[in-house]
Amino acid sequence: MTASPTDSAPTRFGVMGTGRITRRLVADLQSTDAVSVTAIASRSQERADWFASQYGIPAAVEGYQALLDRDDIDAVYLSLPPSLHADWCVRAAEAGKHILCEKPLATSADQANQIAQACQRFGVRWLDATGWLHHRRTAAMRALASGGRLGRLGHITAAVSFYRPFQSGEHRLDPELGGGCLLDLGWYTAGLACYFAGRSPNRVFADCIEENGVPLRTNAMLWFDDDLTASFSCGYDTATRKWFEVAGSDASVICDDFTRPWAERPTRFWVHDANGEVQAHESSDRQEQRMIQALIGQQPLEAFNQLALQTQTVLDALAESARLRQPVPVHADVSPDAPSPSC
Ligand SMILES: NC(=O)C1=CN([C@@H]2O[C@H](COP(=O)(O)OP(=O)(O)OC[C@H]3O[C@@H](n4cnc5c(N)ncnc54)[C@H](OP(=O)(O)O)[C@@H]3O)[C@@H](O)[C@H]2O)C=CC1
Ligand SMILES: O=C1CO[C@H](CO)[C@@H](O)[C@@H]1O
Repeated sequence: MTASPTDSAPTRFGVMGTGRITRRLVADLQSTDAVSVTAIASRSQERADWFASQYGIPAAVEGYQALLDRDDIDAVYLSLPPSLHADWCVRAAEAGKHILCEKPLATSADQANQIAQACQRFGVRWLDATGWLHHRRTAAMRALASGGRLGRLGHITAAVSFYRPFQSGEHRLDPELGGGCLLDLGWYTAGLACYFAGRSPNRVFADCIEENGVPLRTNAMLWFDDDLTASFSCGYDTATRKWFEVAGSDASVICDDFTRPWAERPTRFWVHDANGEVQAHESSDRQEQRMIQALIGQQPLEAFNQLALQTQTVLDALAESARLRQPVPVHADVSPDAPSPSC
């Protein structure tokens, strides 16, 4: 196995894929303390060379396995289409590399569990690249929800959309590559509901409007025990939305940019109470750097890992519900006692 993340030596990352998000995350990796980006892999040597020259990465390799075979890589950042995540994460674990895998972690709960099991077997750390969970306002918002400020929690609602964020050969429109808004954006909204509920729903319903055989818009309903409910809408046919509300008997917490803060604005959220009083909170942070630090540090990642597995299970149930056009139970095999992410 390759070196463990330590406080003393920089963690050397290799990058798989040269797509849209790769550019941003490579910059985030390069601006995180104790991290270096050593190599980038593409299906094409020419593209790897181009990317390496643009981003000052020392090595460019053709093929993802060639990256995993290198001794100068401790960890990988994997930004491939969703249907390729499980296979390459398992191979990365077998090669002893720690893993930062883009969301959605996989395309099914079975695949997600295979990743978790391989990482456990080969003693590597892993995280899904769900940056918002690592922003410090996230923990602050949940502390309000779980600490009684909102009263008894009743309903969580969220909307995440981007208007046709498509390029040529777009994986989001290809069912074989794990396309569709349910996996891509439902990852955020279903994960948010589980995060604030602190548990899995018992039952879900989803309705999808499709294009090219993938969900273009999904509206969903989730039922938890104790009469807590959640609903969300996500899709590629409305303008950018990334908001949620957690509503309790006394007040609500509202955030209008939870997946990634709007650029060049204060990072905010609000508490609205029953008398129309509004408290605004501001807290800026660099969520991707904190996410990377969590992976390369020593802190337990179990809570993040459990939430990812739980989210994937809920997405399986939502997809089944959309297929059957009726509510379905959620077969959660994640321990209800699993800790919740708290950083
Ligand atoms: N965390 C976030 O904020 C965001 C996360 N994402 C996630 O990141 C992942 C990648 O998304 P994005 O960067 O938009 O995707 P892109 O389509 O832009 O890039 C995907 C890359 O994967 C590689 N690849 C390997 N096999 C295939 C294939 N069969 N078809 C297409 N590409 C392939 C390609 O790199 P090469 O040819 O060089 O090998 C390609 O550049 C997704 O899981 C997505 O959900 C996306 C946007 C934001
Ligand atoms: O996670 C994501 C956030 O923004 C994108 C829009 O560009 C999504 O489609 C994407 O996968």
